[in-house]
This record gives sequence, C-alpha cells and structure tokens, in this order.
Amino acid sequence: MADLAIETDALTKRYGNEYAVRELDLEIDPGTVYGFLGPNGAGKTTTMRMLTTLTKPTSGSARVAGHSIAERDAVTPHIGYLPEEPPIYDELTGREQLEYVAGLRDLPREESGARIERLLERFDLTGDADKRIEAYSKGMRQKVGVIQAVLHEPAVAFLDEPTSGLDPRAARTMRETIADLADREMTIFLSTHILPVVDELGDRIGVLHDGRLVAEGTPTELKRRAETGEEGSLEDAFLAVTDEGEYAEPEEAV
Ligand SMILES: Nc1ncnc2c1ncn2[C@@H]1O[C@H](COP(=O)(O)OP(=O)(O)OP(=O)(O)O)[C@@H](O)[C@H]1O
Repeated sequence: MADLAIETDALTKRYGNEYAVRELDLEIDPGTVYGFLGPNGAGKTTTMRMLTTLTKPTSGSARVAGHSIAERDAVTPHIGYLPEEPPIYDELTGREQLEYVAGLRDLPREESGARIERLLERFDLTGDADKRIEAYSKGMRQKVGVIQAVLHEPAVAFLDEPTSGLDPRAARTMRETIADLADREMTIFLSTHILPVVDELGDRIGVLHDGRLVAEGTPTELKRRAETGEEGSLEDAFLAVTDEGEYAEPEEAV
C-alpha cells in the first residue's frame, strides 16, 4: 500500500497548561481532499503549523508525504502552505513574487515560467501581474498566496481558508483549482469555516473541538450523524459535534 499522505500519532501541542491540540490521530490517503473543521480556537492553525514544521509538537509524532515532521528539510520540498496571512512582499509585483518563490523552490525556469503564466491566467491576474503587490486587494493577495503554495506541485498542500476574501467568481475558480489538483493526486488539507466548500470538495472531513478530533467521516456520514436517521446539513452536524459537553468520547468516529 502507498504511504499515507498525512499520518499523526497522538500529536499534541500545549501552550503552558493549555492544550491547543490534544492527542490527534489522523490517517489521510494520498489524493484526498481533507476538510478540517472546527470552531475558532479549536486548534486547526496549530495543527497545520505542526504539520508544515513551523511549530514543534509538545509530544506525539507525524509523517507528511512519508517524512517525519521532525526532519524539516525532508518535509518542506513536498508541501505547500497557504497560511491565514500569505507571506508576500509588498514591494514586488505579483509576477516577481511568484518567480522569487519558484527560485526558492529551485524550479527550472522554463517550467515554472509557463506554470506561473497559466495560474495567473486562471485566477484572472494576468492584467495585474506587473503591478506591485502593495496595490493589490485582499482577494488578489490571496490568489498570489494560493498560487505560490502549489507552484511546485507539492504532494500535500495545506490551505487555510483558501476562499477568504474572494468574490464569488474567484471563489469558484479556487474550488475548481482545488478539485483539479486533487484529480492530479495532490492531497489537500483544507481548513475553512465555509461549510459548503468542504461539503462540495471534501472526500473526508475531520472536526476538531478544543484540540480534539470529535468526528470524522465523509460529508454524507457526518450529515447523517447530525439527525437520527435522516440526513441533516453539514452545518447541523458541525453544530452538533462541537456543542459543549457533546464530545465525551473524542475517539468515537462517525
Ligand atoms: N503562540 C501561542 N501561544 C499561546 N497560545 C496559543 C498560541 N497559538 C495558539 N494558541 C492557542 O491555541 C488554541 C488553538 O488556536 P488555533 O489558532 O490553532 O485555533 P484555530 O482552530 O486555528 O482557530 P481560528 O478558527 O480562530 O483560526 C487557542 O486557544 C489559542 O489561543
């Protein structure tokens, strides 16, 4: 069997006496779009920061694209990360920023040049690609952030609220792009509060609450769990499993 794309074993992060992430066990197959849901402060960003090697766990372990997160240099070539605030330089143009990232990733110039143009075009940024990023709107910055996260075609992409700041047309382009990347066997770890996005795109969904995984399954399985017998909405399911006192048995999946 192929390696799992993401595998965590009792992954835990504590800040002082507070647990941000508690004994998280995940097994995510390659090519999966994994929707990672949870209320504010549930531990989603902390989880993504551990899996992208930006924060060290307090205890537990994880492998991403077959490499231990303890080995940063082994993991980073295989991952892309769109954080809440994409790291971009205001003084560069959009195209320069992407060329800069392609250079950091050691991508061959001819190949990366064509890919950059294709992605700029896809996100309707070609006309603004030679303007400095300081003049970009939030949505335009978000587009650059996503393009630079997937430019090197990583095995696993971590996307934190990828549709944030995007107008409906751009949000649709983003969803189509994520679906295309998944079709090409990229694993997408997708954190969002926009439930229809994970409902549409997610192969599996994990719900985090107070640092614990309180539910996991396909969108349909989660919706079925929301009501007894009948299928509810994903929102019903989310509210049910993140209700205080509802998560006495964190390991219980759907
Ligand atoms: N650097 C830090 N120092 C102390 N506590 C932190 C730190 N980073 C996160 N936390 C705490 O860890 C918990 C989880 O935070 P995290 O940002 O991972 O949540 P989240 O699920 O991404 O939330 P949101 O949906 O609001 O972005 C919160 O209680 C937060 O206050």
